[in-house]
Amino acid sequence: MAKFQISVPASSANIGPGFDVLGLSLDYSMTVDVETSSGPGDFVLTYEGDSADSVSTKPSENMVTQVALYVLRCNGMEDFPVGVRAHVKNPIPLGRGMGSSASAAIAGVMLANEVAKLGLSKDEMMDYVLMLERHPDNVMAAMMGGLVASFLRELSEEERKAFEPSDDDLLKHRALTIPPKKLASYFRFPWNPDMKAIVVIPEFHLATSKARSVLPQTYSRADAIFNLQRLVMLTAAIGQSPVQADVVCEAMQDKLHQPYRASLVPGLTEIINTLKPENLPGVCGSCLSGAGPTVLALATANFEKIAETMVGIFKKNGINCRYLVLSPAFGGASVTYSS
Ligand SMILES: Nc1ncnc2c1ncn2[C@@H]1O[C@H](COP(=O)(O)OP(=O)(O)O)[C@@H](O)[C@H]1O
Ligand SMILES: N[C@@H](CCOP(=O)(O)O)C(=O)O
Repeated sequence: MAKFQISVPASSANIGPGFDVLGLSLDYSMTVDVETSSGPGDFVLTYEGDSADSVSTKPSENMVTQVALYVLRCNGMEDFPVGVRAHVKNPIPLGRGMGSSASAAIAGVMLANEVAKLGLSKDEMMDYVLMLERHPDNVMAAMMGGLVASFLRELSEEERKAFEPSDDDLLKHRALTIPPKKLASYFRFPWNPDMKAIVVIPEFHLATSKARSVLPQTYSRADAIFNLQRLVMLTAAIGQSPVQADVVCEAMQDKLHQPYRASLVPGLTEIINTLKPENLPGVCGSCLSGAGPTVLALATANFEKIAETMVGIFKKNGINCRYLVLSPAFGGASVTYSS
């Protein structure tokens, strides 16, 4: 018999030039309150929060439990070893570019780790998470916390085969593919304590898979260098105090994903072109949050005025939205036992 809570923060990935590299965890978290029985029993899942009317609570259909069952299968178990009651409380908007699927995948791996007493470290759990989210930016930020850059190591031919099954194969068709080990490495960057993340969240959904499908397979050398230059500068400039807002703003520009996704997020380009330090005191810059449609602005003051400016531009494009002013979740994902 045990009682514990899993907490996993939302994330804003890419931060402009850091496509599939950079991610920021946000102090806006989903929680899973778990009670286990002393012996075998049913799995009872309940859910409250975003999209509650469409999220299935059948363990075989819910992403959190599907991921947990995948991890158990990889460790020789066909089902949860004891009875489980799990209540998910999820404010992270689904399909909006705030890492909801990243957080759900992490929650599922942590659930399996605790219920089956697998003893996996966060680094070891990341190997399982990366089987579901093949880009490390959002999941590494949500798991480890803060402003985080990460990469996947080169895979052998054998290891590449492990990545062949799709999410559906792994989650719905119960394919058994043990993840390669030590898949990713990460680094956490300093964060200016005055810096806040303003997220403006449109009402409409944009599936990450759809937003990735519009991207080109190849890029020009000029565009690659454009992003490389800015990514390095951005990761250094964000931690400076006082911050050089003009440097952060230029460093948040991107050529690899935002230009191709702009048509999917009406108002994005105007927001990015408007949110300049010379126009709006306190703002450092803005970008698409993850695969969108949420837009992220970084600022050290004047938060409400900046947010209202972004909301106004979306409204002008016929899009209703809400905003949050958040700080990074520096601790990342966590498990807390109450008994
Ligand atoms: N807490 C959750 N419980 C169940 N499924 C979830 C949860 N969070 C995300 N999902 C699944 O992930 C999908 C959204 O993933 P994705 O398109 O990558 O958008 P996001 O930018 O929110 O990560 C949802 O439609 C749902 O299928
Ligand atoms: N680098 C990815 C990040 C997706 O983040 P999400 O929160 O939208 O799932 C991408 O831009 O496709």
